[in-house]
Amino acid sequence: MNPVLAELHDKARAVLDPVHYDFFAGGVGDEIVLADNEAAFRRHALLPRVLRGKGNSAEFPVLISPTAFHKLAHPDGELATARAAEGTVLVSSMASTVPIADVVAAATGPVWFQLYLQPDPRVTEALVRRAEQAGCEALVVTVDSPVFGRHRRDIANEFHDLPSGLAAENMRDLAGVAGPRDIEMAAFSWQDVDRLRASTSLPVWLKGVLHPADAVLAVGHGVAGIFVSNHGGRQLDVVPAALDALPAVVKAVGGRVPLVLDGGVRSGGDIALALAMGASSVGIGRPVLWGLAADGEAGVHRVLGVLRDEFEHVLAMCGGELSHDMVVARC
Ligand SMILES: Cc1cc2nc3c(=O)[nH]c(=O)nc-3n(C[C@H](O)[C@H](O)[C@H](O)COP(=O)(O)O)c2cc1C
Ligand SMILES: CC(C)CC(=O)C(=O)O
Repeated sequence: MNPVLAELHDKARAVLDPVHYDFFAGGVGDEIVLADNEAAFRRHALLPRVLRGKGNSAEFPVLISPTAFHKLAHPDGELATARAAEGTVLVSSMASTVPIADVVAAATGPVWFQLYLQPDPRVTEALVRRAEQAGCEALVVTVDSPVFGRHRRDIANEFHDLPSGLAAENMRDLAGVAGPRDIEMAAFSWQDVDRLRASTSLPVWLKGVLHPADAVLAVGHGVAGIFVSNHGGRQLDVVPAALDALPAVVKAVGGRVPLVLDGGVRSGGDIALALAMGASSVGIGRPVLWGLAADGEAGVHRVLGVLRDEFEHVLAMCGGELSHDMVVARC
């Protein structure tokens, strides 16, 4: 691992309350998927093409994936993350500890709002209005969470509530409850996606799709794009690594909408592999949390800087182009 990312992770582990470290680091069940998300990148290799000049210089194809409760990591919370993002799309969690309007105000680049549809449609509606009024540029509906994942570390640590003074700020004052309300997980259907799309002019993405048939349905229901994601190994511990789920989704979608690969991305090489396998960009979760815990805004900034620098270096080594024929199994 890049020594800067390793240093930030070590520092985060050292400064965080161990219960909060476990919340950030942990996964569901035996944490098989958590480990496999990273291991999957090690099972693939890139065959660079040569003598192609410098090729294209790509944009930095990285988004900050939504993660909850940034004030558990650093007192500045999501404000620090937003300031550090600098043009990188920040997908702000519905479970942020700073209200979405303040996140957008602190950001220098685009902010998208991650949404868990709520059983009371008035709550969902109010959250969508809140995101629109704040100036968010897209909605990302997380669809891999009909129920909460069972995180053994949190259960063992009896971590159920935020410390006093912290709250999911977007959940206040919704549909007649002064709040903050609890975020509820519930099962929804494609009709709910249609209803959401009809209720807003914002582009609607889905996050947490693994089955190619669902990706095809998502395209049919007019989504703007899809996060191929297993929620960083936090929902179901029998699913494939996100990278292993990607090729079938790429094939099924056939370029009709952009695909974000999220889960286990830790280096510029990982970014390049995901792109070569057909992702339009990648999302990163935990590395941002480690940077934030270690050094607030500056720490997140360093994480993004390292990934950007490594990605550009790998791309230069590959003649500026990444395509599917360049990916082979690492025997
Ligand atoms: C501590 C933590 C909190 C998360 N909170 C959310 C969330 O509120 N909404 C959501 O859609 N995904 C959430 N995720 C999942 C991330 O968006 C993302 O899918 C995952 O972290 C990517 O994997 P990575 O951490 O290996 O990069 C969370 C992940 C972590 C680690
Ligand atoms: C508030 C939670 C539901 C956040 C989440 O999605 C997670 O911890 O993985």
